[in-house]
This record gives sequence, C-alpha cells and structure tokens, in this order.
Amino acid sequence: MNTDAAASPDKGLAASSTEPDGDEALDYVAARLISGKLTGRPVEETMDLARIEKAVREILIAVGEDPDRDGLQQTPARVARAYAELFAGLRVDPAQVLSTTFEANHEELVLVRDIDVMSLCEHHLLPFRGSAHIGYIPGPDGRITGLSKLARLVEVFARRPQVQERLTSQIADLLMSKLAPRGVVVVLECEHMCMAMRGIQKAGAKTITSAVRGTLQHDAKSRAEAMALIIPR
Ligand SMILES: Nc1nc2c(ncn2[C@@H]2O[C@H](COP(=O)(O)OP(=O)(O)OP(=O)(O)O)[C@@H](O)[C@H]2O)c(=O)[nH]1
Ligand SMILES: [Zn+2]
Repeated sequence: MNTDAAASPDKGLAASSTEPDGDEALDYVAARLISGKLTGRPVEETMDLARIEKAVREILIAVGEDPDRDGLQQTPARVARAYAELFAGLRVDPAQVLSTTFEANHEELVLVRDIDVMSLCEHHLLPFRGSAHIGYIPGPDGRITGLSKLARLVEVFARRPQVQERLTSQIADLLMSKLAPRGVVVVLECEHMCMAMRGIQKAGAKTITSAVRGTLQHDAKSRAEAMALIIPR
C-alpha cells in the first residue's frame, strides 16, 4: 500500500505551513479546513491547476471525447478547481486543527456521532461516503477540544487520496498525540463507489473500520460501552 501522500502532507508547495501561526501560507480552500477564519492565498499559488487541466484534456481525448465541443470546453478547468478542493487536505498539517483545547475537568467519554465523510479511494480516485463516529475519554488534565474540531479532522484526512482503514487510524492517532486523552475510538461506515459503479458493482455494501487506542483498547467494558453508543442495537 502506498502511504506516501498521506504520510508527507507537507511536501507540496505549502510546506512551510506546518506551524500553527503559518496559515497565511495556505490557500483559502486549504485554510478553510482548519478554522472558521476567512484567510488564505489564491489556490493558483499553491497548486499547479494548469497541469491538471492539461491531464484532464488528455483523458477526454483518450476516452474518445472531443474536448473542444461546447459542453466540455471548460471541463478541464472545472476539474482542476474541483481537485483543488477534493485534495485540499494534502496541503494542510492536521495537527493545526487541534491547536485549540479547553479545560473542562471532564473525565468521561465525549462522542460525536454521524459525522459525514466523503473521500476518494486512492486506487480508483472514486468517492467513498458514509459516517464517522469519534469518541475520546479526556486525559487526567480533563482537557477537551472543540466538537467541530473532530469533524474538521475528518475533513483534513478525507480530502486526500485514501483507504478507509488509514483514514480511520490517522484520526485516532492524531487525537492521541495532540490531545493526550485516556483513550480514543474512531469508527467509519462507508460505501465505496468503486465497488458500486464499476468492477463487482455491489451498491449498498458498507465497509466498517475501527481504530481503538489507549484505555478503550485495553478495557473491554469501556470499549463495549463506547461501541454501544456508536452502533446502537
Ligand atoms: N482495503 C481497502 N480497499 C479498498 C479501499 N478502497 C478501494 N479498495 C479496493 O482496492 C482494491 C484494488 O484492487 P485491484 O485488484 O488492484 O484493482 P481492480 O482490478 O480495479 O479491483 P476490483 O475493484 O476488484 O475490480 C479493490 O478491491 C477495491 O475494492 C479501501 O478504502 N480499503
Ligand atoms: Zn476504489
């Protein structure tokens, strides 16, 4: 499995943006993944849109289309702009999402269910879509993060070429390292268009992946309690 892209998110043009105070190096599409601040440079400065346009024009010719016909003339440029959004997570350091934490003295499970997930499988570049459920038990200092930050974390990792297993574990691992909680559980349930629209053509099949860390990994009772909230019977 090729993990290069997700392992080195900062090898692109926005490489200097990995410090919390470096969001001004990001384009506005990537910056929007990190916070609600209205900031960022034009996407043209951080992505080679012309190169994508050229490649898409070649694909249209190769599949037997006429890229110069009326309806397709703007398509390469549209696809380039769409890819700038769909792969914006490659230009962002996910740790920046968790730079805001709060003291709350809360030492019980915090769980956000049913976070919409849309990503592209790295094998076919076709979408997979479903829900993420993220729970954590704060560390001894009782520090929590903003609820929206859990959803933002999903977005940053999902807007990269992905496999569902890695997307799941990346969310769990970053929460463990940045928030130092007692435990983390992440469950994703997704339908993959590469299994529905092509190939085996099994629409509706759901893939469920989980990543469990810390006490939730070792303590069967806490894990069962968290799982019961995530997947109610
Ligand atoms: N484990 C895993 N597999 C995925 C994910 N997304 C897509 N795939 C699979 O990636 C595999 C790629 O298999 P290959 O045999 O190389 O490609 P293919 O000939 O297009 O495979 P088929 O889809 O079976 O037609 C397929 O089995 C897909 O279902 C994912 O998130 N996780
Ligand atoms: Zn696929």
